Amino acid sequence: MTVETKKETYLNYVNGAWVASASGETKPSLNPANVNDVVGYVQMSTKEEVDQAVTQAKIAQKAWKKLSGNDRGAFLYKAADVLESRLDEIAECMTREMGKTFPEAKGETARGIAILRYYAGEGLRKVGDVIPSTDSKALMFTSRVPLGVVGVITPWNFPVAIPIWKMAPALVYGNAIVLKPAQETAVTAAKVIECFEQAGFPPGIVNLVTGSGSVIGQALTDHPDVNGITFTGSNGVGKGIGQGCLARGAKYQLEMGGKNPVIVAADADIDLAVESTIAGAFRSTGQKCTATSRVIIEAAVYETFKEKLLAKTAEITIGNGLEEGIWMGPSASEGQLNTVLHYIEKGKEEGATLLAGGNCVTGEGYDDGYFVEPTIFDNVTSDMTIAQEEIFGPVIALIQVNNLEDALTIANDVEFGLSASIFTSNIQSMLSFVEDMEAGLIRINSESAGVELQAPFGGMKQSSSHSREQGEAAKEFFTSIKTVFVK
Ligand SMILES: NC(=O)C1=CN([C@@H]2O[C@H](COP(=O)(O)OP(=O)(O)OC[C@H]3O[C@@H](n4cnc5c(N)ncnc54)[C@H](O)[C@@H]3O)[C@@H](O)[C@H]2O)C=CC1
Ligand SMILES: O=C(O)CCC(=O)C(=O)O
Repeated sequence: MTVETKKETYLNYVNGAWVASASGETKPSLNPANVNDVVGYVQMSTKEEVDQAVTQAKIAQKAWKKLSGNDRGAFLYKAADVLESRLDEIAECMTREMGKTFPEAKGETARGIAILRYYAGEGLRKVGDVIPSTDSKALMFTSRVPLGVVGVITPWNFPVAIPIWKMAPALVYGNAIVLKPAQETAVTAAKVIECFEQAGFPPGIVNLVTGSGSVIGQALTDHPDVNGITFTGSNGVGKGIGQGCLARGAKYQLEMGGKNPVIVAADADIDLAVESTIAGAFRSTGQKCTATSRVIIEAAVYETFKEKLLAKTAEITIGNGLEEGIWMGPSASEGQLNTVLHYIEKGKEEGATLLAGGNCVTGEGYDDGYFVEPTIFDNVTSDMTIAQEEIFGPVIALIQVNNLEDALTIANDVEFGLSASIFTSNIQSMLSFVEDMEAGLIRINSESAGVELQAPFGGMKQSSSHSREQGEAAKEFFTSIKTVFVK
């Protein structure tokens, strides 16, 4: 399908108006499936423009927090309706901007709509508890208040869902927000913000400032009037944001990398394990923090699993995600493609055996894009770089083990702890995995990726700041508790 997307310059949205940056500098946002396709131009804004957005947000938030949760939720319901009416257009923009296939982009946009509706309803749910006081004549209870102004710093891999799962709870609990999206997907982000504009949010409550992370993201991190930062992205940047926030006493929430394992037990349904490994590892071209990147297989089923995995991987169709029948799109950018190729070289250098893929896809329809083959390494040991570092591409490492105890030891032998799966039909193996796997998301007989909006999401170890997003857990970050004693 074709929806016309204008090659316009996407402005900042501050205090209810679309404004040009004083820098006058823009950068094209390019289609990673065909870099001759310019999706739009994005402004490289200045620190002063962050200051202006934060000032307006701070003023506007004073009235916003006085509205009832129900009234704030009504704006989110409207934003959901607008996004729904623009679903195909925004999904197409997402596919053009970062490469995931059109069906995946539509699914993500539908998820954004569902998240908005979920948090709209949150405006009517409880915000505190009554706690018995030791004083029989007193009433003691808790209530929650918004943080104030929240900086939302987001990556390019879920350009609709991640900004929405951060903005929707922030807004319904009474905060004003300034969004700084990844530059790679800032056009899609601007379209999401247009939906909030069309929903009629009061000026200053929802703001967008585009530009580089080191200028705009850093300015939000350092701003004394930004009371909290919610971030998803790389570990290096996340840690810097956390340190900046800590230094000035602001609240922060970091969702970062993963090195997610799948364990295949000898008693597993092998066809299911193969199908789920492929979906977890290669959907979105492996560019999910929950993507499968290590598959740890019991020796008894290693060869069978490997053969079936190779056969199914060979069926994957690669190409422009807007075309019918394409299963896997390109890497999202040249930098991302180079990172993937670097890790493939590293795998070969360190002695892993390349079983499938490993190359860029070239030829007509591919040469102007950042296409890489789904790649499978064999004979991987846990100390190799490809078994330790997040690749964020369609690359999996197969590791053979003698028993499930060894599998769990290897699964935990990384600095990350976001999501993890096991395929087994044995209840005791499932329970040991639930108990001993160091990960925030535990998946049994299901792929490692896959997040439900009503459930807490986040990682252990280096994968997060140990906070959780989504579902009711979002309330913990976007509000502060007040304990009230009345006598
Ligand atoms: N956990 C996840 O979901 C994601 C992980 N990544 C990982 O990060 C790697 C690099 O991807 P990038 O897009 O470069 O991620 P990144 O961490 O550089 O970017 C994420 C966001 O942070 C902003 N940012 C960059 N520098 C900043 C700074 N100094 N202060 C404040 N904000 C800043 C960026 O502009 C973007 O909006 C990927 O290869 C992947 O391994 C990337 C995207 C998402
Ligand atoms: O797996 C998902 O749906 C969410 C993954 C995610 O949050 C991420 O990749 O940043």
